Amino acid sequence: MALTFVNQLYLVPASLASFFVCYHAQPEYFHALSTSGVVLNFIFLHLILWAIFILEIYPRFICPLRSLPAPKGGYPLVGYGFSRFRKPVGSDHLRFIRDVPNTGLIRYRGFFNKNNILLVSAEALSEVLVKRPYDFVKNDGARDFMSAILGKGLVTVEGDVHKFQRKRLLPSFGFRSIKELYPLFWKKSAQLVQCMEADLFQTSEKGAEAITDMNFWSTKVTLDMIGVAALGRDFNTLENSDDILVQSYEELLDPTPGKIALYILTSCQLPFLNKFIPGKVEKRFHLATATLRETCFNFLREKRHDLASDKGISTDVLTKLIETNEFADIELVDQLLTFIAAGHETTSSTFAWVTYLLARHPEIQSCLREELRTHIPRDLIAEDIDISTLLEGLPLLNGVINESLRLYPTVPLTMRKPVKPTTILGQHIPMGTEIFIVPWSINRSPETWGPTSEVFNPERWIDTTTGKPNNTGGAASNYSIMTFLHGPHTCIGQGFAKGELRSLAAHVVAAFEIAMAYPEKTPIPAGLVTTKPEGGMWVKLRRVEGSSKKPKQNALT
Ligand code: HEM
Repeated sequence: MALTFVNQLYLVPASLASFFVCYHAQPEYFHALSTSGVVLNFIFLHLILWAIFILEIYPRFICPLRSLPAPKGGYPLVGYGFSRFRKPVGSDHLRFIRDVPNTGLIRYRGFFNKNNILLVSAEALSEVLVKRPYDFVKNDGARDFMSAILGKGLVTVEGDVHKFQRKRLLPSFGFRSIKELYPLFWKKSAQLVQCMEADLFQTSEKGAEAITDMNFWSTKVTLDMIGVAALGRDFNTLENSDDILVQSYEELLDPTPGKIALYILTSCQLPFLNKFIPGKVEKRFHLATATLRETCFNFLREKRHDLASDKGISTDVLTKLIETNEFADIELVDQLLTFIAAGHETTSSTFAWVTYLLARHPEIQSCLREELRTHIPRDLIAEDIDISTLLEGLPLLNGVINESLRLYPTVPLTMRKPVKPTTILGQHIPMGTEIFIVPWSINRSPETWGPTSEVFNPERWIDTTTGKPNNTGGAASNYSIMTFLHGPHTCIGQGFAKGELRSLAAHVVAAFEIAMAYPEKTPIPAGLVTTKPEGGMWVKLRRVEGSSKKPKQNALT
C-alpha cells in the first residue's frame, strides 16, 4: 500500500475517536473552550496522530519496503537522510553494502523516517537503468536545481523529450566524432604543459620544482577543450580567465556554504526557504543564471551569422545541431549550457584525482612515463599518427584512467523515483520512493572487486595473457562500474571524457614527476552536483627533462 492521501484519510476516524476519548477523560477542559477552540484542539490532535502515523507507524509497520534488509542506527527522525551530503558522498552507502547482507536491494531510513532504496546488485541496476528506464525519473529536487541552470537540456528532460534529444545528439558524441576530436585534446594538453612551465618554473632546468593546485589547471584546460569541441569557441582560459561565461559558471557551481544550503534545500524540495539564506545567495544565483543564458544567446546569434555568411567549416557540436534544424534557439542554449556543465567539472576533477593517485603511487607513475616514452613518437602530429588508436592501445595509460574513474567517480550518487507503483526484483516499490544509485559505493564494493576493492591497481585493466587493455577491470559484470551509469541515460560524453583524460595524463606525466605537496593531508571529494577535491589538489611538480626552449606544440617532452 502506498502512502497516498486517500489512505491518510483513515486517520480522520482515528482522530475523531481519540478526540472523544480525550473529551470523556477531561470534560471540564473542553467545556471551558469556545467552538473554535474545540475545532482547533481537534485539528491539533489530528496533526499529532498524522505525524505519528507518517513518521513511525507507516514506515515501520505498513510500508511494503519494511521487510527489506536495512542498516542499524541512523539519527532519530532523519535516519540516514544526510548520507547523500556526506563527504565523500557515497561513503555511508559503501558501509551499508559491506555490512548489510542483501539480495540486491537495501532499505535505509531517510528524512522523516521515509524508506529509501539503495540498488546493489547488477540485476536491480539493470532493471531500473536499462530494462525499464522510462518508468523512473530523476529526483525532482536535484533536477529542479539543475533545471534552474540548464533549462531543458539532455540532463534534465525525461520520457519522449529525452528520447528525441538523445537521438539527435548521439552522433556528435559517437566513435567517429570523438576520434576527430583527439588532435584538439592533444593540442590543448600540450598548451597546458607549456603554460604550467611558463607560470610555475623560474628555470627551465631538469629537476626544478614547483607547488601548484592541479585542480586549478585541469579546470581551465577542460573548459577550453569543451569550449572548442561543443561551441567552436576557444575560451583560452589557460591564458586568460576573464570570460564572462566562465565566471558565471564558477559563481554557480562553487560550493560555498550558501550554495550548499541552496542545493540542499532545493534537493529536499524546500525551495521556498532559499530566500532566507543569508548573503542574498538566491538572488546572486538567479543573476548568474541569467547572465549565462544571455551570453549563450549572444554566442548563438554570432554562430548563426557566421554560418549564414559561410565563414569556414565548423565541426563543433553546436554547428551540427544547428544544421539539423530540429532545435529552437532556446533549446540550443539549453544544450550548450548542459554540455559545459555536465562535461567540464566532471572531467577536470577526475584529472585532479588521476594526478593524486599517481602522486601516491610513484612506482606506477614511473612505469607510465616509461610506457609513454617508449610508444609515443616526439612528433606525433607531423607524422600524421592516429592519436586515438595510439592512446587507446597503451595498456598502463588506460589502466590508470579507468582505475581513477572507478575510485573517484565525480558523479558519486544519482537518484530515481518511480512514475507509478512498480516492482524491482519482484519487490513492490510505492510511488515516490527515492531510489539511490551510488557509483562511489558500487565501484568500491568488495563483493565485486575483492579485498583490494579500494586499492589503486591499474593492472586490473590489463589482460594478463595478451598484455592489452581490457574494458572490464576483471569484474564479472558491466554493472560493477557505474561511473558513467548504463542504459539510455548513460553519460553521452564518456568517450569525450576518456579522450581528454588520456591526452592530459600523457602530457603531464611525461613533463613532470608528481608528488603530493602536503603528503600528510588527504584531499576530500566535495562539491555540489559533482565532486571535486576540497580546497584544491596541491601537488609538487618536478621537471622531468630540462629544456632551453619552449617545447613543441605536439611533442611529448
Ligand atoms: C569523467 C567525466 C564524466 C563523468 C564521471 C560523467 C558522469 C555522468 C553520469 C553519471 C551521468 C548520468 C546522470 C544520471 O542520469 O543521473 C551523465 C550524464 C550525462 N553526461 Fe556525463 N560525465 C562525464 C563527462 C561528460 C562529458 C565530457 C560530457 C559532454 C561533453 C558529458 C555530458 C553528459 C550528458 C549530456 C549527460 C546526460 C545524458 C542523458 O541523460 O541522456 N559528460 N554523466
